Amino acid sequence: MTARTPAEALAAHREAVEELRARVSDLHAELPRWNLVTWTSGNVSARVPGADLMVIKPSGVSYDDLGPADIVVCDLRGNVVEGRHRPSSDTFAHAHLYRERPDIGGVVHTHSPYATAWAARGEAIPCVITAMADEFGGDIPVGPFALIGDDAIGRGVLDTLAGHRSPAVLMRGHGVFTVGPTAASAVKAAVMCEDAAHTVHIARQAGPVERLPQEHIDALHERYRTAYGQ
Ligand SMILES: O=C(CO)[C@@H](O)[C@H](O)COP(=O)(O)O
Repeated sequence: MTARTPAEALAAHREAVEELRARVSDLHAELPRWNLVTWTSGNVSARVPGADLMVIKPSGVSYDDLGPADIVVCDLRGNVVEGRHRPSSDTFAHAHLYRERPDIGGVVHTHSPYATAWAARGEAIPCVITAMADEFGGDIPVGPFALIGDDAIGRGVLDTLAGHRSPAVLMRGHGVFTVGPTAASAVKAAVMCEDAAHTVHIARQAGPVERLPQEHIDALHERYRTAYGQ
């Protein structure tokens, strides 16, 4: 059987792509709602399951104006397959993550202020509260500085994630990248990352903070993964 072209893959997955466009469009509204972005910064993408395709925010379009039809379909090399706008500047970073990690179904990038302040300092957020152990399973690590425009950011995120349980990376001098099995889970990680960055920042204003013991981090993370919620 010959491999499908991206256009053939899109035709074969049309219904799923339109559903994902609507979902990713809705998820973009969560970024300003949680104060994770300013103006047009940040972006969300989702993998199209079963196809070498993803859907992603168009570059530089106001969050107020974003609708499902604005979301761009790309292949996993970052080439546009369908869309009426140019895709996000971070398309190659997102595409790299989907290409290299089949378990990733969603990617989010923000410049959320507290987390980005840690990224500006190049400092990992230490795991000093239970909410961090739950969601991140440890510290939120710092990745290398990388220029925008090719897959350097994706490589930096991937290398950093490899040594941690955290779904979030603070890219040095830039901002937050989060991943998850779905775009919604990556958005949640971005929200929780900013919350942790804010809380630990406040705590440090009053004095030193102490990392939770590793066995407690492990136990909290395991409970959250396996027993939390409904
Ligand atoms: O980090 C950057 C630029 O520094 C970008 O991620 C912008 O935050 C959003 O770009 P578009 O997705 O609108 O192209």
